[in-house]
Amino acid sequence: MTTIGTPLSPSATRVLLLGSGELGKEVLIALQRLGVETIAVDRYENAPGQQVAHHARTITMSDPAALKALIEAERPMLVVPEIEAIATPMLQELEDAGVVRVIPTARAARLTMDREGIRRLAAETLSLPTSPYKFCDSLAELQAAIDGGIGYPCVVKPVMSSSGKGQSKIDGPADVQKAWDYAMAGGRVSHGRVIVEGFIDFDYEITLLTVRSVGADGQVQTSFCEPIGHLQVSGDYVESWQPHPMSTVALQKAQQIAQAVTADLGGQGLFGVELFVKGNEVWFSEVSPRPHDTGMVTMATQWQNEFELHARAILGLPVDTTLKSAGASAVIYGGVDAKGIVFDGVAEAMRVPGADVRLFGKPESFVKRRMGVALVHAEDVDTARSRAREAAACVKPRVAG
Ligand SMILES: Nc1ncnc2c1ncn2[C@@H]1O[C@H](COP(=O)(O)OP(=O)(O)OP(=O)(O)O)[C@@H](O)[C@H]1O
Ligand SMILES: NCC(=O)N[C@@H]1O[C@H](COP(=O)([O-])[O-])[C@@H](O)[C@H]1O
Ligand SMILES: [Mg+2]
Repeated sequence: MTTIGTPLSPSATRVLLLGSGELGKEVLIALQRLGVETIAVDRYENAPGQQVAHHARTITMSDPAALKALIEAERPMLVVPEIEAIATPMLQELEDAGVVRVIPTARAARLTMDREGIRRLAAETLSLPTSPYKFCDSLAELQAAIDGGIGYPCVVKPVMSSSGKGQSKIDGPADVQKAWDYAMAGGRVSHGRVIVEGFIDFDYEITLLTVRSVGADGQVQTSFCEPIGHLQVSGDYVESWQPHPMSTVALQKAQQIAQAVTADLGGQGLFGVELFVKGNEVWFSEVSPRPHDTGMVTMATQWQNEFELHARAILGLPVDTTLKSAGASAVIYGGVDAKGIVFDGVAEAMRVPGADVRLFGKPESFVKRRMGVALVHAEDVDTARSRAREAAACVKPRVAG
């Protein structure tokens, strides 16, 4: 049974988010609406989620001692990882000792922070179809892996990175050194190890949002959202839309893969299962045990968006994954390197039929930092996509003054 207390009182239901970017901000808003007391943690001050939570804390989340001290001081009912770069072995230790419950589980957070953990689980333990891959610790090993069977083209990624950081495609021998150097500069937390994957020439890629929530019988059940199609540039998402049409066979395979990987990771919450599709063939790519950036589109398309679904599922509340309307999202990048920037053109963006805009409130902009998103609902996905692009293009970030 789920009981929720009163925030800022001894009965409060307290939830701590590790990472408070744009995705965490929306989870925090969803939790606030349910009367949960929230603690937003990030590596820098005034992170988006810190601006809406009851409490804000700034620590180095990859530092096990700092993480332990914070969790022991706050004693939240739930710890909700929002990014990969966290000292997950410490989360495991605290969960094992019964100090906290980690969402969905400490093991899921640990396995997915490192591409090696989740890839070996999916391909070797669960026998799910994936691209061919090898892990390498040096340029020489990378070259040997490519020559030994991965071949060209292939994709190199630091084992710990996200949003395409440090990732590049290798088309031939001349690109190998460059890709290695780029991966070394772009990895988070631990440097020196990469995954090289054979390039999958897919027709399209989707995120299958998958929710593990508690049913009326008290058992964990799995539900799926409609597939989200998306477009990635340099490994980072620029556009997403829902629903993405799929053949019955491909959708069934996608759901089977998502079911298998989320059941193994366990716990309660929403997962973003990333899949490549060619005809009726489906490959598992990776999974986020938390809301997914491409899933921001659900703020325009679902009765309960992915953040509300996560908040409800982790609290043991029922969920509804049904679609409300077709829709699309398009990313608004910073375009400039500056602090305290301003955004022109928001009204123009909102005049595009069916459009809405979210500005995340990040204190510092970078040329390629995601600062906002345009959301559109429309009669069909094609219309929604072009309107979302149009709305996003109306918003013009610039240096203040
Ligand atoms: N083996 C591959 N074959 C073809 N395309 C790939 C392959 N691996 C990655 N990509 C492309 O690069 C994108 C980003 O890859 P991936 O999801 O592994 O990176 P990421 O840094 O974890 O991104 P995010 O954190 O945004 O999910 C994929 O969505 C896909 O478009
Ligand atoms: N693909 C993962 C992803 O989109 N994560 C989202 O980006 C934030 C970090 O943004 P930043 O790098 O601009 O600080 C994270 O906190 C999370 O909300
Ligand atoms: Mg990805």
